[in-house]
Amino acid sequence: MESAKSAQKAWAKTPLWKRAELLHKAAAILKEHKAPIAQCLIKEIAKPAKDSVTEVVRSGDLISYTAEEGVRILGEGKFLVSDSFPGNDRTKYCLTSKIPLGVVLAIPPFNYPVNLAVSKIGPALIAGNSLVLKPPTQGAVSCLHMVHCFHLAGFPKGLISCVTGKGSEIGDFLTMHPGVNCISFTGGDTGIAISKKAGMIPLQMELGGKDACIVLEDADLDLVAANIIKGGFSYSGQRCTAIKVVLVMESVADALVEKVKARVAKLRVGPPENDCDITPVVTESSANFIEGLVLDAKEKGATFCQQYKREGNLIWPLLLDNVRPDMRIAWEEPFGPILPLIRINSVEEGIYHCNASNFGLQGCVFTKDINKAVLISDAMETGTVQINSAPARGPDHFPFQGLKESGIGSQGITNSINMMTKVKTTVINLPSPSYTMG
Ligand SMILES: NC(=O)C1=CN([C@@H]2O[C@H](COP(=O)(O)OP(=O)(O)OC[C@H]3O[C@@H](n4cnc5c(N)ncnc54)[C@H](OP(=O)(O)O)[C@@H]3O)[C@@H](O)[C@H]2O)C=CC1
Ligand SMILES: O=C(O)[C@H](O)COP(=O)(O)O
Repeated sequence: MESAKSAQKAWAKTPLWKRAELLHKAAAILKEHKAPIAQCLIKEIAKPAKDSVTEVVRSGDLISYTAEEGVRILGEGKFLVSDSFPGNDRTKYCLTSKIPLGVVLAIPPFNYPVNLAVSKIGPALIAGNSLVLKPPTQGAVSCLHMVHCFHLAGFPKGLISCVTGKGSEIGDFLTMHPGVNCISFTGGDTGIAISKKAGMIPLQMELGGKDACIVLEDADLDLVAANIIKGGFSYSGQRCTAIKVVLVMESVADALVEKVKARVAKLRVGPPENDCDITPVVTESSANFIEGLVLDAKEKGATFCQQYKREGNLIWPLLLDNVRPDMRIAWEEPFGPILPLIRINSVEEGIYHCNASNFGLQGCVFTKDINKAVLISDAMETGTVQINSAPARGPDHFPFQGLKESGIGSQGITNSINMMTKVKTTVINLPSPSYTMG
């Protein structure tokens, strides 16, 4: 913490173009090392091989974009004059600029240890902050290698520290440390606890979700089925933006279920090294939790579209039809390859279910009627609604935010840079009013 504090003082005096230059360099080095870092992701978090490489490349692109965006938005300030406010002459010139906050504590989750770390590191650094990264325990090795790329790029010593250790053991020390000036956290309920313990500092919290997929009668069902597979099952459902409940109009439900079943049958289940679609979930406790949801749904009469199968942490993809609101899976986030489908008789019923959730991250609606889609999007209490596509955080410069228990603040490159700065103003007071050309 001390070295982060002193390194930040010097870093804030480093010209913006130089900060950007170093970030571009780090991005290039990270991309050069995409293969070994992807190997770490495969081994640590069982991310399929191709997705692991994509995560590293996407992270390099994110860093470069952050450098470019930072140069633009941090290079600009505001100039205000006083006579626009009643009762004032033009005697005050107000200059505003964005200044760093100090030490940013970044805590990413296991599922995107590299990408969700750089989405915090990049904005923090370009804005002149220093960084303490607490990587997820599963994903820590990938994070250490990623941070090493920043060190190879020549960032000053002490500016970026990576502090490994279990969150349950070292978390409170870090999040309650008086030297921390901002916390950017992505993860589960832990974020709610952190926001209660943290001091009076800006918080960026991206937490869980129960993203609903509303399907209307006129939807292109092949498109919906393809998006349900991508949205519900990629990385075995371990994405905050995964489709976590399908709300489909009864009249097209049978047809949709058949199409999804056909695609589920084609998913390859197995080790991440073989680039299988469905790989083992991250821990045994996670697999046990998922199984608990499945057994609850079975007991309460859900229709199993596939046989439930589990070997260790590997769970076969499962679509549960005829899910009802009394089942846990209707509300809880499995973070696994299990997808509930609820049949609805009206759009209002779908919106009601979506809004009754304590989460409000993203949602999606499928229809050919753009006017209806916009009305539904407005009615859904979520940070983002995707029309005719599955929820997604990317592209990484899009704003990304959750309502209710899904988070505080907004991510995305521009919003994160702004969030990691404070506005500073300097007011020039003139002895007498001065009007241009006056
Ligand atoms: N909205 C979003 O953008 C995203 C949300 N998520 C959500 O995250 C959850 C799954 O990710 P998971 O990694 O298991 O989430 P956790 O909340 O368990 O962990 C997230 C991070 O917090 C750390 N942590 C744990 N306890 C503490 C503590 N007391 N103080 C400080 N840090 C702590 C973890 O470290 P350690 O690993 O050592 O425990 C990890 O680095 C899901 O609910 C998912 O929806 C995930 C990705 C994106
Ligand atoms: O943690 C997650 O689930 C990610 O933020 C999802 O990112 P993506 O939607 O771009 O895959």
